[in-house]
Order: sequence, then structure tokens, then C-alpha cells
Amino acid sequence: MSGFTVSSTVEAVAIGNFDGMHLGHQALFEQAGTEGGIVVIEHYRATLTPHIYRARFTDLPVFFYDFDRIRDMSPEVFLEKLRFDFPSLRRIVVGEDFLFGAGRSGNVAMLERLFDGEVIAVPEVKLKEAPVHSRFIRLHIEKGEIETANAMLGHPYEIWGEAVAGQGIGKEKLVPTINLETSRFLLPKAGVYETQTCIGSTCYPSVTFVGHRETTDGSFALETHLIDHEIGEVKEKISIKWFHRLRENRKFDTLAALKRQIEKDIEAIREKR
Ligand SMILES: Cc1cc2nc3c(=O)[nH]c(=O)nc-3n(C[C@H](O)[C@H](O)[C@H](O)COP(=O)(O)O)c2cc1C
Ligand SMILES: Nc1ncnc2c1ncn2[C@@H]1O[C@H](COP(=O)(O)OP(=O)(O)O)[C@@H](O)[C@H]1O
Repeated sequence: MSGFTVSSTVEAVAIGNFDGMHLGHQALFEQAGTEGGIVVIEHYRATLTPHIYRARFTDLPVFFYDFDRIRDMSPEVFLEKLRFDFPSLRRIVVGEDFLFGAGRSGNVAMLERLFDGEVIAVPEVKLKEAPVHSRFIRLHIEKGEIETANAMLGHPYEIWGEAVAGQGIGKEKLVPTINLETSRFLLPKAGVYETQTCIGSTCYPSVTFVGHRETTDGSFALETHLIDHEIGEVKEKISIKWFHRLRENRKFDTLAALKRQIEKDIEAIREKR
């Protein structure tokens, strides 16, 4: 993004890494308004909403600044870049703790000094007493605490992946599953979860297993079974929305015992509907 105006119409930008597009981030987007845009400082380390997946959680246009290209800019030079990229810019929205420029040398006070438009510094958004930040949401997901993660996100945690071939045991001896391959998305703690699986624009209730298949080949798998719904081979990208951790991953003595447990997992989800 250099040499050309990025957007001549955007009047306000919210700036940050925005992994998760959580409640705190949404508070900034609201202040950016309908003529606003989102400037993502892209480190390529986001695992909740990697790269373009951020765009799924906002109606505002999302622009990317590659962190490596801006990391050495002083606060003054960074402001010049914003001015150049967004010539109609009148408002900048950040969180109170926002730091920017080489060595994180700029803060909100400096931003207010350097920018001739309006600066909105949004106070830290909390959920009850807990500050909402990407790193805390990641920790909840890693612990399987999906309800808390979802409450902080303001939407269900969702990952995208490609359907791949499984061992072929599921359909014969257990229940049919779609095996998923994902990269870059953080996976919840191993176990069995109440989920929704979205194929195209339709979402189905589902039960999802993530972890090592201790009972069969021991290999790592992410597989989902659509509840009360039959589907042929899936070729497109699919997504999984996570809601609740039902139980631990376990090693069963027989496939029949695993099947009985999977039927109980499914029943537990059906009862909630
Ligand atoms: C709802 C559900 C729960 C599962 N729970 C376990 C489990 O606790 N332990 C385990 O070893 N495998 C578990 N699995 C994975 C099965 O071992 C796996 O579906 C089976 O190996 C078939 O794999 P395939 O689809 O690649 O053929 C579960 C699968 C599903 C769909
Ligand atoms: N809970 C929050 N409340 C208000 N602003 C926030 C909150 N979390 C992040 N921000 C702001 O959103 C922008 C993006 O922050 P970022 O560092 O990507 O989020 P996080 O702190 O969750 O990792 C920054 O301007 C930051 O100050």
C-alpha cells in the first residue's frame, strides 16, 4: 500500500491488530461510524481471525498495513502515511492504551498532538470485571472455556477449513464425519464440543471432536458430525462455530463403546434444542 491513495472516501479509521474482532474492537468501529474504515496492523500472527477473516465481522472496509513495512516509522511519519493513504481522514479511533510508531514510542497524547483532526480514545471495554483482549480470549479457547470466549468476542468463535479424507471408520462403525484441515486458526482444547457447521450459507447443528483419536489410529483430527442431517461429499470451505465443551477426549476399549458415547454426546445436544 504505497504510492497510491488507499481510500479517498474514508473519513475515520480505527487502528490496531484486531485479532478476534471482539467487543473492545467493536466499540472502536462504532466510533469510526459508517464512513469509517479499519486499518489492521498486520503481524501475520492472528489466530482468532487471521488476515482477511477479520472482514467477516464488520461492515466497514478493512485495510492492511504490513507491520514489517511500518515498524521503523516514527509517529510523525506514520501520521503522514495515514494522511496520504486516506486524504479525507478527519477522525482516528484507538483504545486508550494504544501505542504506535518505532519502538512503540507514540501514545494517545502524541496522536492528539500530531493529528489535526479528531482523536477518539475508547476506554478499555470489560466483560463484568474482566478486560477484553485477544490474548485473554485465546487463553479461554485453549482451556475450552468457549462461553467466556464467545461472550468476550460478542459472536461465536468460528474457524474455517477444508474438508479432507478421514480414515473411513466413522461412517462404517461410528457416525459419519467431515474431517477438517485448518491452518492459522487456534483450535480449542482437545475434547468434544457442541458446534454448528456452516457449509455455504447454511449452518447445521453439529458435534465436533478435536484431538488425538486415542481409540483408533492415535492421529490428530478435527472432525464434525452433522446432527440429524445427511450430506454427500463436501468440497467447499466450511466453518465451525463453537458453543460448549461437552467432555474430554477419551480412550475407549472398543469402537462400540465409543459409538455409545458419541450417541450420548449427540443426545445431549438434541435435548438443548
Ligand atoms: C462426537 C465425536 C466424539 C468423539 N470422541 C472421541 C473420543 O473421545 N476418543 C477418541 O479416540 N476418538 C473420538 N472420536 C473420533 C473417532 O475416533 C473418529 O471419528 C474415528 O476414528 C473415525 O475417524 P474417520 O472419520 O477419520 O474415519 C470422536 C468423534 C466424534 C464425531
Ligand atoms: N477492551 C478494549 N477496549 C477498548 N479498546 C480496545 C480494547 N482492546 C483493544 N482495544 C483497542 O483496539 C485496537 C486494537 O487493539 P489490539 O491490540 O489489536 O487488541 P487486543 O488488545 O485485544 O490485542 C487498539 O487501538 C486498542 O487500544
